Amino acid sequence: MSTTTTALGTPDPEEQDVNGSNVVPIRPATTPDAVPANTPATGDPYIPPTIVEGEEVTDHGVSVDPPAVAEDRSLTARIQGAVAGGQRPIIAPWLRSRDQFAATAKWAARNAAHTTAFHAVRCPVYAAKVASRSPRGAWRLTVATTQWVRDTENKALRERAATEAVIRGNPELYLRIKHDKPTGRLLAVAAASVALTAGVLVLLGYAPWWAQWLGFGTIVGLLGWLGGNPDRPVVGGRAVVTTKAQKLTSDIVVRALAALGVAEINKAVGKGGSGITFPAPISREGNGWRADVDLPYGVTVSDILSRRAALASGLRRPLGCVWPEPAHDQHAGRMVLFVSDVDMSQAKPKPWPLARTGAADLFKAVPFGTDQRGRPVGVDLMYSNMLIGAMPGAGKTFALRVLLLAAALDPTAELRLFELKGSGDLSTLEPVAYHYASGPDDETIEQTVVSLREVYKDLERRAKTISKLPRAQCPENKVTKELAANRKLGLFPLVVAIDECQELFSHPEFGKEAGELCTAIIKRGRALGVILLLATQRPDKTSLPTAVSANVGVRFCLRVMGQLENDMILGTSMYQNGIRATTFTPKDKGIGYMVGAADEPQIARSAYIDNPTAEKIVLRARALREQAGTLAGHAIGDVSLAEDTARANILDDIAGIYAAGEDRLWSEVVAARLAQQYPDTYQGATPNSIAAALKPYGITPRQVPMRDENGEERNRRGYRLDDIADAILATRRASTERNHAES
Ligand SMILES: Nc1ncnc2c1ncn2[C@@H]1O[C@H](COP(=O)(O)OP(=O)(O)OP(=O)(O)O)[C@@H](O)[C@H]1O
Repeated sequence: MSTTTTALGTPDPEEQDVNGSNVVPIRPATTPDAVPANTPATGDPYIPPTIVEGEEVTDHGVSVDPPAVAEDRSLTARIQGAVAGGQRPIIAPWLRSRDQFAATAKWAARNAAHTTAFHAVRCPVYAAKVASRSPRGAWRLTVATTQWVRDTENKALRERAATEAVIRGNPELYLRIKHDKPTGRLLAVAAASVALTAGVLVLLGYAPWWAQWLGFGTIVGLLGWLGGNPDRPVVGGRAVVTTKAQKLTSDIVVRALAALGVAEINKAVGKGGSGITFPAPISREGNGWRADVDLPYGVTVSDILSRRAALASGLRRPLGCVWPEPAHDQHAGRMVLFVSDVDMSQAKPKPWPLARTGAADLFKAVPFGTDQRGRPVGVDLMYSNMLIGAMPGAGKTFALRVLLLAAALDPTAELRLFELKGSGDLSTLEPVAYHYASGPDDETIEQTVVSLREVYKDLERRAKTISKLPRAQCPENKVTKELAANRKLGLFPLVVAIDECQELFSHPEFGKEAGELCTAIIKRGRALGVILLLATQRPDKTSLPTAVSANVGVRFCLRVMGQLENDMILGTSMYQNGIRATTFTPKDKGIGYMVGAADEPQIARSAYIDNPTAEKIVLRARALREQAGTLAGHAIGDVSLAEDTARANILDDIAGIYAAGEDRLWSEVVAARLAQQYPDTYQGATPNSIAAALKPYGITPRQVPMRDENGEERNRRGYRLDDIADAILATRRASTERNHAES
């Protein structure tokens, strides 16, 4: 394999040429002899790159290891070598991807536009410079014409010939030479002068003003050109020298790596070191530069990842532009360094592919966002679960909403959405949600637990359904697209999303149960078509059970403050391996590390979908569901989070437990009487569960004065019969209106 090697002789980077690319074109060296033997350059700060084929090189460019390739240079060995080393793509990657092609073309067009504008603005200066040189041009023209007319070039020759004619005694020749004057030239110049004067007069007398100016400009321009100085060109300044999109060169990369303070790199770039090699030329890719780097022996890409900020400093680029990553199919020391022109947080977000049209299929990866190179990032939600974590305001809810919008656009999927902050961040999805609750209160948390219990119970039913299916229909004992499509089987994708889940897991009453339910759902639900999406801003042990964080498949970590939170979300040792969401800054909204969606951790920026766009997407999703006949639950006005269908009639049930003459009851009495009267439905009911079930009807418990068993009047939370009756009437009215509207 051919390699390009660059080594620094001394640590003084200023002495290197950092503007020109130092990726030397790969040239073949058929035998080791073909390698030029550079002598050690003492005091020379930079040892020029040396190219060797299949050999190790020292900083002197001389092979020291046995020529491994020379031992077996058969075609097979070369092919094997090429396969192992990886072949450079025939067509550059940016030409194969539409997006990257567009980005590169855009960059080129922007560059051209910038250069044009740069020079256009300076046109008056250029014109003045040319005009100021025109007198000198006129003088030069006059001198040159006179010399040509007088044939001064040949004057000396003619005089010598005349002298020789006299010496030889040839008067005829002498006279011919003496009278042989280039009179034709004088006539030609006279004719040209007359024509020029006539042209100028015609121009001044008859031509429109613009032609006069054009003629004048042309004459001045030509004279200015003739009066020019090659050492001082008119167009002097370079249009594109800004550091903003500075060209990435091997020198710059090596200089930055050498400044990281990694001992092995220092050794490699120091005198006698093996240098840092570039297996492919640095190239333009999408909206930035890509450098493939072979780090020195013993240095891994993780070592560089953990020093991203220092690397950015060495490259003199903003942190959000510098993205080192491992080359997935290569050794641990092969790094792909992408240096984008624009900070990732400042780059114009790409539109979400499903924003305007299309449906989603949860059995395929759904579009989530883009990576640092602008390539699409998708997430496979089926057979997986996801944890999103970050500090407040980093973009968790937006990221969660992108996935939920995708799930909404799969009409077979059932959505159970709980947003425990109470800000209504997921309210745009209400029209397609089977269960929806929003709030920071106990009732919302209880509704979440009630829904999770239901999902947990459903796991058993799903498992039984799958186990009864013939092997041929379900060979891997898990839900498939075909099985999910058969509505009768009830194996449709079930998506449960809990935003700000720390409120749930740290709840004194329901936290423990919620943790157990979520752990079970994560472990067993995967194969059964149940997808749990959790988002939290407090990833610690009390707020996120370890069993939950340990079993989640896909993790997305936006900006966090410390190693603990980083590893709690992304997994143990991620921080140590250089996957550090702590390096994100407050302006890196929506940008995070994604682990588990692909083989290697990725940088991803979630698609930016604002509320009005989300509302339009939800309208489309609802229409898809109406067509498929899958609109159910909260989406069609069933606002109850009952554990079974009977509790949909909780208002009627409660109305039935008031004895004659009673107009109010305390909550615990209501719970006890319901459990007694309808044990199948209300077994284990508590004042909180009753409150949660009544909340969707707009009823909340309030202080009601009553006498206790000792006859003493007390104030406790409870319900007045009037409120229950009003709610029953309102529900019936709403139901009648809906029926009318539907018919
Ligand atoms: N992908 C994105 N691109 C650009 N801006 C984004 C992106 N995602 C989020 N933001 C911005 O970040 C802000 C905060 O996002 P979001 O509400 O999702 O944060 P959060 O982490 O859920 O905050 P909290 O924990 O307080 O709820 C949004 O108002 C939005 O303007």
